Amino acid sequence: MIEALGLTKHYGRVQAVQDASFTAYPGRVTGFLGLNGSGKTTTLRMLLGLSRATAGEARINGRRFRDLPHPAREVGAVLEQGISHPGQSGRAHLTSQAILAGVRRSRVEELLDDVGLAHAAGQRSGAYSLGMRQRLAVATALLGDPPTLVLDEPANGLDPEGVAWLRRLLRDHCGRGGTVLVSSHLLAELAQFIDDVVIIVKGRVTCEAPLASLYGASAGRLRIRSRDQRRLWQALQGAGGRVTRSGDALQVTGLTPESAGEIAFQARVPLYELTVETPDLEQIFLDLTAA
Ligand SMILES: Nc1ncnc2c1ncn2[C@@H]1O[C@H](COP(=O)(O)OP(=O)(O)OP(=O)(O)O)[C@@H](O)[C@H]1O
Repeated sequence: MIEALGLTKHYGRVQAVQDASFTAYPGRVTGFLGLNGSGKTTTLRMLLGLSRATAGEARINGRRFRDLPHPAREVGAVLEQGISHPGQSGRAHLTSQAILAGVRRSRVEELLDDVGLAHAAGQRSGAYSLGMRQRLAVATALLGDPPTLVLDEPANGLDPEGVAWLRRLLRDHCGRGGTVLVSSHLLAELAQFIDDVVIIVKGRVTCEAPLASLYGASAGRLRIRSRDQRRLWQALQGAGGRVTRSGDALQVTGLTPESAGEIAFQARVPLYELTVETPDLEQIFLDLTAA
């Protein structure tokens, strides 16, 4: 579990973070979202004890970072690329980090496999692509098998396969009861794998909620076109659907696509289109950050 309790950071006159409070819970992936310069990295650095808070406090698994007896076994972090010496191979980097963290050496080979870097383990990390450096950073974070992970923009530089890999890795981690806090400036990038959202705007946390609650009225809305819209409207409404018109289509909430299809079939109305509308995540995010 990660708790930010009134975290505040001022750099001279710059109020980078102002009284930020939120919680990232075990078994859930929490997205920490904000536009560029909103204070995400500053907050994550305070959570990890890398930057002293002007006011407030951060707790990892109930303790301040500096009070954790074995930090590498409690929390793993991906904060920036270029954590390894460019002349060092991925394997050498992980091995030295394993020694520092007091982690068994065999863990290095396991992790190289897990993050898909086994084939490049002996190459200089300076020659790695951005995506490979991200994978090495994730492997470093996982060295101590910590229950809590903090990742700053980890999808940066990953190709679609890399993003899918990261999504699986983080979901699996949460499936085993771990806590994940992952930052991004793009809601759409995280939407497929986060459970909760914390939004930061100009250094202030403005929203802390389950992702699904942000979708609001557009969640699960159906768009339907058919040969006889009037008849279908009556049938859908009769079955408990809430129906409105949108251009030449009907918009329906309160029914699943399966039941709407069955209702159309029973009413003998041929369907031309039946789609589940997906919410415009970037628009929702921009509305929330503008609010
Ligand atoms: N060391 C520093 N000295 C002075 N100002 C800083 C320092 N670090 C960050 N800031 C300022 O604090 C604010 C928040 O920066 P921060 O890097 O935390 O934002 P961010 O949300 O992580 O942005 P990005 O998505 O661009 O990485 C910005 O106005 C930034 O210029």
